[in-house]
Amino acid sequence: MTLSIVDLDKRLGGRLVLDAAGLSAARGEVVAIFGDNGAGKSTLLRILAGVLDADRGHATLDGASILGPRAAARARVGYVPEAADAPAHLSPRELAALVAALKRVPPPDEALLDRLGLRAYWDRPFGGLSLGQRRRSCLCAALLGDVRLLLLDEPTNGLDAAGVRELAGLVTERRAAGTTVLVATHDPGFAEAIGATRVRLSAGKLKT
Ligand SMILES: Nc1ncnc2c1ncn2[C@@H]1O[C@H](COP(=O)(O)OP(=O)(O)OP(=O)(O)O)[C@@H](O)[C@H]1O
Repeated sequence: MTLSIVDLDKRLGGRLVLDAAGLSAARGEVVAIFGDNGAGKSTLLRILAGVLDADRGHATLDGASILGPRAAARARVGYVPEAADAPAHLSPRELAALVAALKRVPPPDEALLDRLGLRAYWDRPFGGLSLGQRRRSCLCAALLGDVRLLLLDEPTNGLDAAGVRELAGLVTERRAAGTTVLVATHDPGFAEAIGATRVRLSAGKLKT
């Protein structure tokens, strides 16, 4: 298995949001995580992205840990948060440059900019962009480098119909190239479009 999540616990606001949560996913597998509002889907993705610490447990990608900001495989993980936010004064170009520098990889190529339709607002500050424009910009940054695990939190929120189709196409391409994708979503149609395995987060556990 490429991705292995074992016994993750996370307590927030006095509640055990993740309770020995576990999941395995193969190279090129797409997993859609369903669950009620507040079930802990975003919490799980934030932990896997290294922006929130788990209380217990571990997660590895090809055997290397991804937990914590200095984890061995951190540069192999791409993450688009639910709010698709970035500091308001940064432009999509600057966000991409920052992520590229952190990951020590080249900035996005022209083909990716065209693919995601970013040129019209590439140099405008994030603070003045729509949710869909921010989401496309964050997706660009998340795809930089040799990403083996892509984490997408409610990725169809704020996207127009063409954007949803493009995203489905992009996920399908990435999975064919061997990237494992975890998607937190409330959208069964999108999960079907990307050929996802469905799991449900409930009472802190991931169930198939
Ligand atoms: N910083 C925090 N402090 C306290 N509780 C928090 C914090 N962040 C999240 N929570 C709580 O943790 C639980 C899980 O939240 P999370 O955002 O992970 O759920 P979700 O499944 O992504 O929900 P949704 O479908 O509404 O996006 C919720 O009960 C939420 O109120």
